[in-house]
Amino acid sequence: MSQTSLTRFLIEAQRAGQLNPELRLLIEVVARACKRISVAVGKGALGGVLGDAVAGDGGDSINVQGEAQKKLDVLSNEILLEANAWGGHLAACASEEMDHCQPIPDAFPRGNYLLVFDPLDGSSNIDVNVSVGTIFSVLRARDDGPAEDAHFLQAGSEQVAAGYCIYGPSTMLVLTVGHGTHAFTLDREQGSFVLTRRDIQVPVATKEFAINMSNQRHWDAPMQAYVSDLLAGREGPRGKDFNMRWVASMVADVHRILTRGGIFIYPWDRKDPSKPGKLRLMYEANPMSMLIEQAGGAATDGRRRILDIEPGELHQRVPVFLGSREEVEAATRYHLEHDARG
Ligand SMILES: O=P(O)(O)OC[C@H]1O[C@](O)(COP(=O)(O)O)[C@@H](O)[C@@H]1O
Ligand SMILES: [Mg+2]
Ligand SMILES: [Mg+2]
Repeated sequence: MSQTSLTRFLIEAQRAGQLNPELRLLIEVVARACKRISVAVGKGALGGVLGDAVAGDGGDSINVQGEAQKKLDVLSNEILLEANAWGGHLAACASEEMDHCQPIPDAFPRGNYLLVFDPLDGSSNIDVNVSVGTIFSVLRARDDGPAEDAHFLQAGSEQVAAGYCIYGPSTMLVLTVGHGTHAFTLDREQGSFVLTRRDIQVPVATKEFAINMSNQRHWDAPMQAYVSDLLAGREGPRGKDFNMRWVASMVADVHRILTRGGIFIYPWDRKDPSKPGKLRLMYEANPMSMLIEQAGGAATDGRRRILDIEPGELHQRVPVFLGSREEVEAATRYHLEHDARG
């Protein structure tokens, strides 16, 4: 049996009425940009891409989140912007690394979609040679004038495609256009993504959770109760022993969950009570939630479905609980029952 390339997969999906030619070509552009990022990540110290980015004044380069940018954050952002400017399928791009969206310049052809991305997820892992990735989400553009930030403020359920590319021991693109979640592995010799897992299904139940435990003292009561019951193991109310993993690259943690199940949690915490969470709704939580739901899993903010949240701003943050359906439902129940008790 011959291999199914990403191109062939997308053409077949188009023939099946799952996406139109413009969206197909847009995904191909994003996949090509990810290949370029994969090459840059793979060069590591040899490519001069490790370390912090430097601002024009010689100081630290800081993004809109107030976080220091790595050289690879900036480079990956530029690669995605440049590839898509020429693509002709977008009205605008928005990114973790840019304060506001960037409409496609007048000199370039304008398309009917909006692309929002986290160009390099897991930045703290770049310099230690641990898996990082790119996360992206595609929304429909509006046709009432030039694209602006407000046009991106659509609930995650409006996404027409979502995916990530993980730069690990192998480079993999994981994609949904709303008809299942599928994984493609980069054949480095051929330079093409090859379908290696069709219709991924996240196991319904799990014995593995992913959380940054160092934040425990800052969590609220339902989180404390939920995790303490996990840690109580077989003798506790959950009646089973749980294992824990935390890569600190959302792409890597979600990839593991898509592969063998689990629950990924980044809850609200008291470290900075003004922030509703650490992760960003538009380019981390929404695309990952669509991928997980399309694979039979669930994703909530502890109380409601993430994909139903109406965003109020481009860089909005949100608590995230996603993965194996029964475990996400259990974690959500702890929060809802706590609220009901008052
Ligand atoms: O360092 P912490 O607090 O454990 O946070 C890790 C989380 O932060 C993130 O790195 C945020 O992503 P960025 O690298 O794109 O800012 C997630 O990938 C990851 O899950
Ligand atoms: Mg990120
Ligand atoms: Mg990032």
